[in-house]
Amino acid sequence: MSTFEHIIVESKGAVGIVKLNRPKMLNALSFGVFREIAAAVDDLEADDAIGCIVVTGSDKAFAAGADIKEMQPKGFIDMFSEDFAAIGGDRIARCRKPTIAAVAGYALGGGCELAMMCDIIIAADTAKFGQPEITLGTIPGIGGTQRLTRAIGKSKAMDLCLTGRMMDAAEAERSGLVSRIVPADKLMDEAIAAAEKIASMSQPAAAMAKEAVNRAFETTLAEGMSVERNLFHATFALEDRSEGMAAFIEKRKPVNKNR
Ligand SMILES: CCCCCCCCCCCCC[C@H](O)CC(=O)SCCNC(=O)CCNC(=O)[C@H](O)C(C)(C)COP(=O)(O)OP(=O)(O)OC[C@H]1O[C@@H](n2cnc3c(N)ncnc32)[C@H](O)[C@@H]1OP(=O)(O)O
Repeated sequence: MSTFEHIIVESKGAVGIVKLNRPKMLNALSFGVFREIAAAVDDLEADDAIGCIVVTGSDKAFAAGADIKEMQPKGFIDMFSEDFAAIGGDRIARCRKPTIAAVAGYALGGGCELAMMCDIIIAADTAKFGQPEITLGTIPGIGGTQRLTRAIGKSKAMDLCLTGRMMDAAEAERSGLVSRIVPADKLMDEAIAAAEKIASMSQPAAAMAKEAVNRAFETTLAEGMSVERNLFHATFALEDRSEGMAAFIEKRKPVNKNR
C-alpha cells in the first residue's frame, strides 16, 4: 500500500481506515490531501479483502475545512484551473465500496463536505458540523450547498450556509445529516464495528444497495424506483442471494463468496 504525507492508511481485517493526519492545522484539507485520499481509496477499492472504508480525523477535528492559508493568495483563474474532480477530489464519493465518516470535533466547510461524500456519518458526541465559508467571503465549493440541502432540507442548509453557524451532533442527528451519535471514546470502535458488519455482507449486494440509495439522493422517485427494481432483479443472479436465502431456511449463517 502507498505511503502518504498527510494521511495514515491501515486495514483491520476487512475494514480500510483512512485517518487525516494534519493535527496542527485541524486536518485542513489541501489539494495534496485530497490527492492522497484518492490514492488511498484507489488502493483500498482494488483490495478484494476490503469490504468497507472508514475515514476519520482527530479527537479535535475531523477536518476544519479547506486550507485557508493555501487558498488565501489564490485568484479566480488559480481555482478555476485547478479541476477538483480531475485530481480525484471527489474520489471517495465515487467509491463503489461502502464508506463511513467517523467524525469527532470539527467537520467544517470542506471537512463537512468530505464527510458528506461518505455514505454514512457516525458522529462522536463532540462533533460539530458547519459550512462557514460565508464568513470568509466565499461559499461551499465541493458539494456543501448540494449534499447538505438534500440531507437536511433547504431551510436548515440555508441557515448554516448564510449564518456560518455550527450545529452540534444532536442537531446533526435530528436533521438527518448523521446516522448515529456515540460517546467520543467509542467512536472508532463503533465505526469499525459497523464497517465490519457491512463488510460481512455480500460485497456485490452491498454495492447494489449503495447505488440504489444514492439514486434516491440524486434523482427523481420514478428514476430511483426503476434503478432499484433493476438492481433488485440483478441480485437474483448472485450466488450470494441464493446462499443467503438458503442459509435462512436452513437456520445457519450464509457463506458469502462475493459473486
Ligand atoms: C488551487 C489552490 C487550492 C488550495 C486548497 C484547496 C483545497 C481543496 C478544496 C477546494 C474547495 C474547498 C471548498 C470548501 O467549501 C471551502 C472551505 O472549506 S473554506 C474553510 C472553511 N472552514 C473554516 O472556516 C473553519 C476555520 N477554522 C476555525 O474557524 C477555527 O480554527 C476552529 C475550527 C473554530 C477552531 O478554533 P480554535 O480551537 O481556536 O483553533 P485555531 O483557530 O487556533 O486553529 C488551530 C490551528 O489550525 C489552523 N486552522 C484551523 N482551520 C484551518 C483551515 N481551514 N485552514 C488552515 N488552517 C486552519 C489555525 O490557523 C491554527 O493554526 P496556527 O494559527 O496555530 O498556525
